[in-house]
Amino acid sequence: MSPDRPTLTATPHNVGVDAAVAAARRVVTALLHAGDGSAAAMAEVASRLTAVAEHLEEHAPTRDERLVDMWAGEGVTRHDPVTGPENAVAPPLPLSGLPDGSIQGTVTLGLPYQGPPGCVHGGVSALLLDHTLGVANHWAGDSGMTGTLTLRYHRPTPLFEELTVRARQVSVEGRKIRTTGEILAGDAVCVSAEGLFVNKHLPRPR
Ligand SMILES: CCCCCCCCCCCC(=O)SCCNC(=O)CCNC(=O)[C@H](O)C(C)(C)COP(=O)(O)OP(=O)(O)OC[C@H]1O[C@@H](n2cnc3c(N)ncnc32)[C@H](O)[C@@H]1OP(=O)(O)O
Repeated sequence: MSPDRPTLTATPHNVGVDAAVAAARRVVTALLHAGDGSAAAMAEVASRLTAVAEHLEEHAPTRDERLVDMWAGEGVTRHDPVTGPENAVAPPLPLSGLPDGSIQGTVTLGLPYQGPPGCVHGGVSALLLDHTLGVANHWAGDSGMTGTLTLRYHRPTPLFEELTVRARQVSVEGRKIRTTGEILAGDAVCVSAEGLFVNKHLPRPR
């Protein structure tokens, strides 16, 4: 990739905070329906996890310092809730820019993202597409904030199967940016999105 093209997704490291976040994602998944159906000693688990949370909170920088840090270095790509290797809420979905100007990534979603039985929650699909359309704008060079995001849910989006999430910028007219994208399972489009973004950028915290 050309060195002047933007980084779309921070590279996860298997050490330090990234490794801890990967473990946290496993914990979130393992906790789902782990109560009555598990032989684990949940009181003991709760006590150990509370100790971990207290240790982290005790040693964390202030919220304001963290907000500033999130916009330095690799920027929000380490922290965003879709691709961020430091964000345990992110599935994560790594995104790559393609020579044709589009971007795409693959992800397999598990139990924490369930909506209908065995299927991805529609709001989770909206999150993935809002972000991916936004990053497609960044890749194309003109970006902004989501004004309107229109989704069509064509068929249920399966859990536990590799999904492709892709997007491309369609047009830029003044401050208005039109962008489209899809989530596919195999060749089948499960969700399609049309976004109207408005070129506006909030100031970074400093
Ligand atoms: C590597 C990774 C990097 C980083 C990549 C990160 C990717 C992250 C992607 C996540 C994206 C998000 O979730 S962003 C977060 C969600 N979005 C928001 O919170 C936005 C909240 N809304 C706003 O701040 C505002 O309403 C705006 C910015 C949308 C528009 O306000 P404005 O700036 O005052 O614009 P305004 O002058 O009124 O309008 C300009 C033109 O846009 C049209 N317009 C205005 N609002 C809308 C609208 N909602 N839907 C349609 N069209 C609209 C107007 O009719 C007008 O058209 P005309 O008269 O000129 O024809």
